[in-house]
Amino acid sequence: MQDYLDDLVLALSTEKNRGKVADYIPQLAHVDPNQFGIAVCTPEGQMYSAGQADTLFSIQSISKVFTLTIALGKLGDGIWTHVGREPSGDPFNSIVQLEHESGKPRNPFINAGAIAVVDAIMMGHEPKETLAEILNFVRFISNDNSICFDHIVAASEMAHRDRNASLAHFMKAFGRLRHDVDKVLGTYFHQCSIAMSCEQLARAGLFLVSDGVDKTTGIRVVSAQRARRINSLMMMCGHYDGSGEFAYRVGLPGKSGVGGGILAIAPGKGSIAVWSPGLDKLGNSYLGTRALERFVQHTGWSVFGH
Ligand SMILES: NC(=O)CC[C@H](N)C(=O)O
Repeated sequence: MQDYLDDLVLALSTEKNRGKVADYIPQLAHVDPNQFGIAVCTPEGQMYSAGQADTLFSIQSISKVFTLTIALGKLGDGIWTHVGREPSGDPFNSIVQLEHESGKPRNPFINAGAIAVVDAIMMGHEPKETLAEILNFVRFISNDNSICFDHIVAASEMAHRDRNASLAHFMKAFGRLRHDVDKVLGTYFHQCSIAMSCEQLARAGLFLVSDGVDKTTGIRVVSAQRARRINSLMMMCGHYDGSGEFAYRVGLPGKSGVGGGILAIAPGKGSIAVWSPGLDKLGNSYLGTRALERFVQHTGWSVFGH
């Protein structure tokens, strides 16, 4: 595995087409697009990595997997009154479906859905308390207390929040958000700003690899049924309107973020995190997707086999 990852990094290093770094969040526009990292963690916790696998980056929408997991823990199936579980076929920041569907977002991984999920988690608590809960959970599943928010990235998003604020106000107009819009958005932007490396992210995904159990500690994080359902949602909705393309190329539950990271889960086999900041037109890591495509071709780890 280690030799393969080293070869993969070498092969991709000559790739000219790397997509475009997200610049609608000014703080992310400064990131050097010529970076690439990959980490693979086996169910027993053996870590293989190559490239810039210990460089911290903004996990952005990958955090939506973690907040969904927290929301399911708090509300159980009640979360599905706040958000749906169908692919949207629309961009991550789209507003059009909201009007047709009375302000109920299609799924927890588009922006509107993640904003509804964080509103549901807040349950009358202040943003600070909710953020502590989110960070504690991420640290717990990563087994790493050094993980933090990047307050500069969060502030950058807050200052340029018009689009997400529109989504939030629109939902609020339908009576779908219970808390003050700016408090919900502040919480959401901090959740997205969490900085992690590929190695930390691959470690964080382990509970979804082994039916809800982190085998390295023996701790059950969620039930087997819940792990299966989260993986299903990642497969169907984790790449927005590029979810079909990702399933076609890679065939694994995956969640991308505009920071250029992707977390992919190979049930029973391992958790894989890749990072390359350049994005394709739909906002998913260009090189990251191609790296995962090669990886599953080599390992046969796709849920659909070779
Ligand atoms: N796709 C993403 O990663 C988007 C997350 C980003 N924080 C936003 O709200 O726009």
